[in-house]
Amino acid sequence: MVADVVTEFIEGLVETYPGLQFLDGFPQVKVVLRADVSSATYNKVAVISGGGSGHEPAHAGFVGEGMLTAAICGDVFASPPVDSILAGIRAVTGPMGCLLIVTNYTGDRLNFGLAAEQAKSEGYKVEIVIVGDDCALPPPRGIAGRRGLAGTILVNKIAGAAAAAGLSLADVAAEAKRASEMVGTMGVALSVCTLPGQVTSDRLGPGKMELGLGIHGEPGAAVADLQPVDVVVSHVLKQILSTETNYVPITRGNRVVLMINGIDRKVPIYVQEAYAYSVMELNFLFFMMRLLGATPVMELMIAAGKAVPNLQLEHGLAVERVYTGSFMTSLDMAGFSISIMKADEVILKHLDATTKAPHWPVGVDGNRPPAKIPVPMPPSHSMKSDESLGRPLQLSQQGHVLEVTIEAAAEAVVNLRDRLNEWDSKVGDGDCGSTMYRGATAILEDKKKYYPLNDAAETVNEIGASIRRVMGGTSGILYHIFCKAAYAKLKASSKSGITSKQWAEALEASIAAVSKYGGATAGYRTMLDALIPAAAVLQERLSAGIDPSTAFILSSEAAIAGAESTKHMQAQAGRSTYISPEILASVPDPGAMAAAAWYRAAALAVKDMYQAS
Ligand SMILES: Nc1ncnc2c1ncn2[C@@H]1O[C@H](COP(=O)(O)OP(=O)(O)OP(=O)(O)O)[C@@H](O)[C@H]1O
Repeated sequence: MVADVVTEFIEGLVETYPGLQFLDGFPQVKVVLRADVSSATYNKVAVISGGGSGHEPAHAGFVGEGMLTAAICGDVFASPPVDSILAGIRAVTGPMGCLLIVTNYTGDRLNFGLAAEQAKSEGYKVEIVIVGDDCALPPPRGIAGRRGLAGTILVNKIAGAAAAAGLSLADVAAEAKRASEMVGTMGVALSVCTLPGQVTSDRLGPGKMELGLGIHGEPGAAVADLQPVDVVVSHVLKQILSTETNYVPITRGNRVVLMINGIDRKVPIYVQEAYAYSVMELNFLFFMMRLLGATPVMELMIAAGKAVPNLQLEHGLAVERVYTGSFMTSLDMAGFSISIMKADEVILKHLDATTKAPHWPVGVDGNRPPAKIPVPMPPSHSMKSDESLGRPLQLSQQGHVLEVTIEAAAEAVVNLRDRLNEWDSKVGDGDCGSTMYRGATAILEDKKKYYPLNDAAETVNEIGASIRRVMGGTSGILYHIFCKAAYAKLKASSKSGITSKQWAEALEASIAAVSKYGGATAGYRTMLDALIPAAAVLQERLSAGIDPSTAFILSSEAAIAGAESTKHMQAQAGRSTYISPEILASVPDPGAMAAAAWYRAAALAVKDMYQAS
């Protein structure tokens, strides 16, 4: 039921966090409070905030020791009624009094204001601080004033920490008021939010974003074409710090804290529109629209990563803390807001103070270095000295054959990238070609500098190293295992030259290792269905005394046939196991096709070389 969403949210919240409780009087009175606080015994200033629901985790998720003592929840986007606010005040306010922190909306101001007057007449000490941090609209704002946005959460934290430190009501209120005057916020939206049970507005068309939005679905200050994320972030920061509006008293050389607030809890996927833009540029569309598996946290972190250097370099500010996450949301509206607060030691101390409020971020406290310098990669113990690695000046005949073979095999994989991806998009996650391509291009590159081609065992080991470095994915680790096993086998052979029998044994050792670690064997619809028949034919033909390059060719034909036969196999390994038999029958296993392709190309290259000589 639409009417029950807030009640049900609160029920889930208090079930999740043992430190939270709700007031009896539910469902009319929707007050979340600290389970350990009672007005009869509470000896600190109570800090209460609240407002309409639909902005979760604000405000109920910020109730906890060190932050809010209680949160008063209205219905979705509707200010809570006076009686609920009063009930909350009476439940948690002891002799030290209470501070009400109110986001600046007419309804909230009136309801909280009236509740405060009533509470005072009942003998409670009450102060109110109104937060209006919106920087999107130019002054004057008439009697409505500036909207209260995510900056309120920072004010809540500062007031909560001041109260927890035992300050008087006047001092807690003064700190909260000062903080509210130091913070500015502006939001950007890509979609309009939907009220539960209502139809989504189509105000914002595709390819558009809204600048300077509110958090209740009201139109923003301007609609603009989508822009790359750094352009959007830069625009928003300029607007907040504008010397024309002069909304925040922040000037060059100041210290600030930054909040990147995710406005959305769930985001629509506009993949078709998204493809009209350049994905490679990591444009705004890409990061807001969940393409390529981006997640809300990923998007917000991307915005944070752009905002910090911009504040440092463009605005000359020292960024002391960065809070990135979902703090004050707006149902399903897609977007984010940026808040900047001028910071000093007192504000930082309060922001850093510990709290049990479940949605206040952990791990943000403490001084940040002005710039992050990456930790150097620790050297691997098995790393060889540079002299033992490297392309020899002169290639032996076998070194030359090896080079040409590696080149042919890698190029076959490069050429097959798109088809592999196409097959994998039907039976896997669509990246088999890209994964294999990464490995193949790294091999082609590394071969020029690092492969000691006259030493076949070490070269195979280096191929494994190239793969390990870049490939990833299931096939990456399996090919790394494949190379390691071949290396171990070949290393036991003579350095000067490897016989075809030794190559065949190395192939068998590799297959055994892949099978051992991956758990698959013949008929599982994997790369092994190309490699196992290939190895069998190679052994058989060599034992029959046939010329090695012909044996290799015949074996590669078995690889191709094996790979193609995977079309008729049920998958027993990898992602394909989740795919229906009808879809599986429409394409071969991409990993098997990739294995057959490089193997076949290698065989043809060897044959050409021996025919030519
Ligand atoms: N257990 C296994 N043993 C051998 N080969 C396997 C096994 N599981 C999967 N494969 C092969 O790996 C190929 C898929 O490789 P790919 O790198 O695309 O893996 P993935 O499942 O997409 O994994 P990731 O999500 O890690 O990228 C399959 O087509 C199959 O040939």
